[in-house]
Amino acid sequence: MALLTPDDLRDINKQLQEADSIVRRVTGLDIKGICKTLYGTSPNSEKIGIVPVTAGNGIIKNFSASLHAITQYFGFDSFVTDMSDVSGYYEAVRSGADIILMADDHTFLAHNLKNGKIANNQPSTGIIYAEIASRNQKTDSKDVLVVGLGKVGFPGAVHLVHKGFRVYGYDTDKTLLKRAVSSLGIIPFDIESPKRFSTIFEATPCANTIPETLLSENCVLSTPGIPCAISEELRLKYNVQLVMEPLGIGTASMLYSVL
Ligand SMILES: NC(=O)C1=CN([C@@H]2O[C@H](COP(=O)(O)OP(=O)(O)OC[C@H]3O[C@@H](n4cnc5c(N)ncnc54)[C@H](O)[C@@H]3O)[C@@H](O)[C@H]2O)C=CC1
Ligand SMILES: N[C@@H](CCCCNC(=O)[C@H]1CCC=N1)C(=O)O
Ligand SMILES: [Mg+2]
Repeated sequence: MALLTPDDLRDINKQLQEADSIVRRVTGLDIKGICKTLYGTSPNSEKIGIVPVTAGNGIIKNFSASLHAITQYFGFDSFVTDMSDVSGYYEAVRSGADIILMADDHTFLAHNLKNGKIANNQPSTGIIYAEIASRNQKTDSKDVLVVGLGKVGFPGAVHLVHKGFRVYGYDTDKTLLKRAVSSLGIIPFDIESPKRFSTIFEATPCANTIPETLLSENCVLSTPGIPCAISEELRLKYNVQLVMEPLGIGTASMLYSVL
């Protein structure tokens, strides 16, 4: 499980604002607008209880504080409990939380206590970054490259297939690539072949996973992956419209999916 570091979360408000303006430029909608069209839901003053969890590798410095900032950025009423774990959960419910946000090293969930809906950060993140990629206004091509078909990438690929895109998929793990080809009918992509894409969705924990041969001028790279899939040099050279943010976009997707 690739865990966030406190450094990934530095200046989370600035990172979120910058990502929001790129999402607006690429899709014509802001992150809230993407969530509304994706799930058909709107906030109705739900109260969010953020519960720190000490399991496994333990508390990640700034993780709860970042969720507090992110939930407020999207207009929710939210609080971080004083206690952690079970006591924190109890405190959140007793303090009137409608939605619980909490994460151990394997699962980051949003649970709406009022309607019973529950969301997992991995599929929620894949779906919203794929949706952003699918709304690339600068192209009318239906071709999209998906690199990384794991817990985040595979649900994103499913979403793109459902939206009628021609999905080219690649993963270094041949078993995962085969699973995606047989279950989704995506096109297995040879990363060495020089096909240029206007729209790329990447979800891997590795750097430099997108070779220069696949980039086109002004192409959209929508990626929750940490570290970034391309170098700063390549981003500038091709004016890549990079949609990348460490926690907030995926969290917004989780929240709107349980409203
Ligand atoms: N920004 C955000 O909001 C979030 C970011 N993440 C990040 O997204 C990334 C993916 O997370 P998961 O899907 O849970 O991981 P995962 O391990 O389930 O999937 C990653 C996939 O990438 C593949 N891969 C690794 N190197 C590759 C390469 N060079 N070329 C092609 N494929 C390659 C692996 O074989 C694997 O199938 C991680 O870096 C994680 O930290 C996860 C959740 C939210
Ligand atoms: N238990 C810790 C939080 C652990 C979160 C681990 N999960 C990740 O880092 C995922 C979430 C989005 C990207 N990676 C705490 O409560 O401080
Ligand atoms: Mg995110």
